[in-house]
Amino acid sequence: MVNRQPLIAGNWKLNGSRSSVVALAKAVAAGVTSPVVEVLICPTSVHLADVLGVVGNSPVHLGAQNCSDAISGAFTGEVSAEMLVEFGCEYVILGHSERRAMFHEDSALVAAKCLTVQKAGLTPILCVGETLEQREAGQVEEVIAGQLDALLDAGGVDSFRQLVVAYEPVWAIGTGKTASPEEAQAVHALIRERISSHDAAIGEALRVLYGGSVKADNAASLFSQADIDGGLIGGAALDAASFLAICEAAASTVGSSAA
Ligand SMILES: O=C[C@H](O)COP(=O)(O)O
Repeated sequence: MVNRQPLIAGNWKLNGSRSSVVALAKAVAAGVTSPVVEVLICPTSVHLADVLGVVGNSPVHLGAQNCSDAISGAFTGEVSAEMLVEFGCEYVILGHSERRAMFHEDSALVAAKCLTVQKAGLTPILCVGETLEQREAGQVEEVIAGQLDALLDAGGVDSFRQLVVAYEPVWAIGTGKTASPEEAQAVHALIRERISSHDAAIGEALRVLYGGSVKADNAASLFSQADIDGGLIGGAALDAASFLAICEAAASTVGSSAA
């Protein structure tokens, strides 16, 4: 059995000022003590340099929230993978439901972005998830499969080697409604099975995070599920104490998964 190191990723979304993100990054870096959990923070792109100055020599990893699928050229407003690497990023969140819904990113574009950032050495965090309407229509498996298959079609199963999947039910993001540990586990198992059906070793090693109203008080029950390998945290990542408590919850579940 592969030991998957838990990853707790804070998605700071469109929040903060230069001074507040530096303060938040300092508090997170000072509070990360356990080496068993990988901790990642993802500020806005304009805050990367300031945050890198804080976490550059700490165990905290740095990531971005989006990236262009283009390498360079006439793409006004875009940021490239190589630029993110220069600013210390190791990860980039791609295909978040907010980008799919508000910025019309489809699964083919998200897949292209994944392949582009991997070539630059970054690890994509590929977000997938269904809306409430899709869940109520019994389409969860079909929706998730379609989102994964776009990358399987574009890059093959090898594109899941250097990649993290984040399952974020859209109805649970920022709403206070969390999928129950059993509901989340069922979808995580589907995700792993889909990749494992192409390559068992890649599927077994793939880290699958849960996102959607994760808080300090529900984190341990989610992370103790067999196929939940950490979390993509939104609102609670903006408060250092809450985020660190979620990291501690992940550390407490290492070695005690329901597998
Ligand atoms: O990327 C993070 C997710 O959208 C979850 O956000 P949330 O924890 O505020 O629900």
